[in-house]
Amino acid sequence: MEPSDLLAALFSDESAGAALLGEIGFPPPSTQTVTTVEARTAADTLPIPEPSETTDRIRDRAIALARRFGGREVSSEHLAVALLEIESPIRDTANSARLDPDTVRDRLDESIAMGEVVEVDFQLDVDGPHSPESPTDDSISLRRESRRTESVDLFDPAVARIIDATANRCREGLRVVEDFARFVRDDPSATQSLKSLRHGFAEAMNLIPTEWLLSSRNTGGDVGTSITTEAERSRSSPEHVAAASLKRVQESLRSLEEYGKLIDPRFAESIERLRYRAYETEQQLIVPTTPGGELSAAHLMLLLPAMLPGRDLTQVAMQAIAGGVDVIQLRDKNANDHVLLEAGRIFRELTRNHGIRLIMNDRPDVAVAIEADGVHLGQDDLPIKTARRIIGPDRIVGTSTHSIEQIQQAVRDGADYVGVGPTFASTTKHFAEFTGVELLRAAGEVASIPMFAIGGIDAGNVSEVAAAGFGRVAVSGAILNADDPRQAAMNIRAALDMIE
Ligand SMILES: Cc1ncc(COP(=O)(O)OP(=O)(O)O)c(N)n1
Ligand SMILES: Cc1nc(C(=O)O)sc1CCOP(=O)(O)O
Ligand SMILES: [Mg+2]
Repeated sequence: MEPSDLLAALFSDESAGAALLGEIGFPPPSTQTVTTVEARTAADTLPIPEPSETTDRIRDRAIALARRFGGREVSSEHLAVALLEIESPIRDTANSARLDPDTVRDRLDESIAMGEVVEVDFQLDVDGPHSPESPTDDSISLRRESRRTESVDLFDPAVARIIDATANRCREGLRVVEDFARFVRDDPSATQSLKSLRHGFAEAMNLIPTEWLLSSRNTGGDVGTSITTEAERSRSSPEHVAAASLKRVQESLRSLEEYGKLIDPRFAESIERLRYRAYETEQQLIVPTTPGGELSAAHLMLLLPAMLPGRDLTQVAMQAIAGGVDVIQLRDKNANDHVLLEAGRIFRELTRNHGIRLIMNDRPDVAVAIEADGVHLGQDDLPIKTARRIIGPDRIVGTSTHSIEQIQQAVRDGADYVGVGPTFASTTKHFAEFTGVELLRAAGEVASIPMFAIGGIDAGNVSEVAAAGFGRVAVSGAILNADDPRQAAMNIRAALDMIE
């Protein structure tokens, strides 16, 4: 038996491996070869050729791949990868078809990890002596039968639909987050954790009979496919996309865990473990543990009170985030500590889900309690060094400045950012004097840390701020009191985005 026979067998069997090769543009072998292999596998009378040294290597490599992905059975995809890796004429065909080997590998890896497994029978004996690369477990086999058919009819089809739809959601979400880790964060460690999470998920899904899931599939009749909320449609940044996807992954895992208990406790336990890993990944990726300096990517800070009669602040915050707000500061000079804590926890969850920062005004102790990313201190509040002792080295500290000297002092004191103002008359806080855009113009010369212009800034005057060289602003009334907070935020963001 030659590698070309294996390739022909993959195609003659209409296997998932062949489907993948076809999908990525790999040309099928000639009809004659395929027909011969079909005839051989169909008729017991025809002799099966002896495996060659190369097919042995391909077999061993396929087994090793199956092992790497945690499977106990070798699928046609494993064989397809092994063929592409080992057999040079096949590799050459791939090259001449301009197939980038990485793309091929990635797509095949993905398919294997997603558990799109179809077994085929190539009459290969994998129970014989193994090369050093091959696993020693003889139970790995190449076979045609579908797995676990025995339990297919035992469960409620509605549960199968839940598991099937939720698993797809989970897989898609994991892919989105993995792309974020890889291409946006450029973080090899997070990319690796996500890849391993994806493979772990595929392994857990192997415990569920595939044909049972497929037989229940009914996308056209699924009422959920046509329901999309406004929040689902709008995303403000790659972080937001990743955070929302990770949230969806966590929710999917929770649902799989609960419904999985109806099917197989081992499945539910595996999913539970993956759910905890997804939480760890979230901490690693979405809210880095060292937030200092992280405000450099932020442009629009929204100051929100803990409560405002007649206004749903969660809605305001969500709409504002959709419009481009990328930091929320909880600032409430009247709320008692219970109210601050409650609002802080809600804002924390919201900002974390959207991958943006949360700053607590005035109160380092509350900043720690609500797990905020940092604290904002005015000239009359606790000194920066004292606050750092409370919040630790990894949180952000910002401070208010009203002159060039104060900006320079803030930099010396180790502030991570400064607020510079008051720029214009404010409806939120009363000022007798304003530093205006003059201070903004001068500030650009003296500070290298992020600076947020503040005080009475709205869509009408933000261009003056931008013209003074400021690409960052902190705003309250213009967004909080707007009929359409999203639009208000977008209008301000549009002017800021002209800078940098
Ligand atoms: C970004 C930003 N800049 C300035 C302030 C004002 O802080 P402070 O002077 O302490 O006044 P209060 O906000 O506490 O009234 C801020 N909060 N944020
Ligand atoms: C709280 C605060 N501090 C300022 C300062 O200049 O230090 S200006 C200000 C009010 C910001 O709200 P609005 O955008 O509604 O004017
Ligand atoms: Mg203050």
